[in-house]
Amino acid sequence: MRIIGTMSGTSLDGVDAAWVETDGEKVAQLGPAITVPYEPALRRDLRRLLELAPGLPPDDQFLRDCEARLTERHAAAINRVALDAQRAGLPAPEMAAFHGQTILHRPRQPGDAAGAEGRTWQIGDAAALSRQTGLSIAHDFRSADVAAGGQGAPLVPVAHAALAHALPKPLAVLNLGGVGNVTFLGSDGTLLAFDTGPANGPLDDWARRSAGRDYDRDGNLASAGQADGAVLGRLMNHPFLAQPPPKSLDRLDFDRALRDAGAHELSPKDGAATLVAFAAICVAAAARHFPEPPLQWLVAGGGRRNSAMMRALAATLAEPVRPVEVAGWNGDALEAQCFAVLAARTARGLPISFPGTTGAPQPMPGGRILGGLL
Ligand SMILES: Nc1ncnc2c1ncn2[C@@H]1O[C@H](COP(=O)(O)OP(=O)(O)OP(=O)(O)O)[C@@H](O)[C@H]1O
Ligand SMILES: CC(=O)N[C@H]1[C@@H]2OC[C@@H](O2)[C@@H](O)[C@@H]1O[C@H](C)C(=O)O
Repeated sequence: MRIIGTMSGTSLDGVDAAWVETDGEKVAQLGPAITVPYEPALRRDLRRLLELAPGLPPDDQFLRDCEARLTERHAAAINRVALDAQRAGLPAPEMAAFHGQTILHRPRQPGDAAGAEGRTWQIGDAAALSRQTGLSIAHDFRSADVAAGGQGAPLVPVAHAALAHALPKPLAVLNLGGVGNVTFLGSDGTLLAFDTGPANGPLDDWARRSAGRDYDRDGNLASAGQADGAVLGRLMNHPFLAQPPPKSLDRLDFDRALRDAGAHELSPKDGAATLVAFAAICVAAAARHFPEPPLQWLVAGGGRRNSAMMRALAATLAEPVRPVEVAGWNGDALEAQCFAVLAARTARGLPISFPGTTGAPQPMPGGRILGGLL
């Protein structure tokens, strides 16, 4: 199938879209990919939605308005990639994968009462996207897993496994978006994946609040500062780090812990250095849950462009840390490509989540397809 995958991640910075030819098990061809950045007003409104989400009814007007604008940006991205693919002589897409924008993620957690239900909420109007692109839309990838007691995230691991089939194992693929997530691919075929902890999300918030920047470009602020040992000492005791997988995070899950640890009282540069150091500590803590050490870490997502983050990872992890580009992958497009693979799996009824990834009770199909022949 030819599918344009999309991902609008927790950083709220824009939507990535990528053309992929895949049967959901193998990736036959990777085509053009782009990122359509969100304008500041949409970023701001989405950020506000994260805060409001727990109390919002699904028909809230502000939410519907954000959803319509978000969906339009996705249509623009998909239509642009379809055009780029056509110009490159590639066949027209048959479907688009629409992850939507997560505004709330609160799956079942240890300590929840028996029978308590988890919740995950991605906004996005699949019917409007189908009209605006003329494509079938695979969407709603997470809710079946959460309803079955899984974490609903991360979902990209099975696609990482498909892309990495020829790479030496054991291998760790680390995505540093707003939140960090890792996929461990074992030499015996083990697929283990979970969220590591906060990555760029709190750093973006800090850069904005303390220095008036959208994000810490190239890690300049963090590189000029010193990580605060006392704050890190308090953060390291956060129970999430030692908690065995499966586990996943909401974009805001660490905000309170960071404030309580005193991270917000530091100077702009020391605060940034501390948040970077903590993101790396979370990744090192994640590695303690692996059954064997990986040969290397391949890093995707915007965090790989933060040189302070890459240095902190190299200093904290025992194995080589490299951007995914060393394997010939595109670290900006990877999540969108993975969702294209997931959409193909949805179309074929193949599982997209597993006991080792989301903690689903068994391998589970997921996602729904709208407006198609499939
Ligand atoms: N040149 C750069 N220097 C430093 N950081 C950068 C750079 N470019 C991007 N980033 C960081 O990466 C973030 C975007 O990363 P990415 O697009 O991978 O996240 P996402 O897909 O929204 O999140 P998630 O993977 O959690 O869903 C930005 O918010 C910024 O913090
Ligand atoms: C609920 C949700 O949207 N989670 C995202 C988020 O962004 C990174 C991390 O947290 C990961 O668990 C997930 O995205 C990836 C792409 C996934 O589901 O595989």
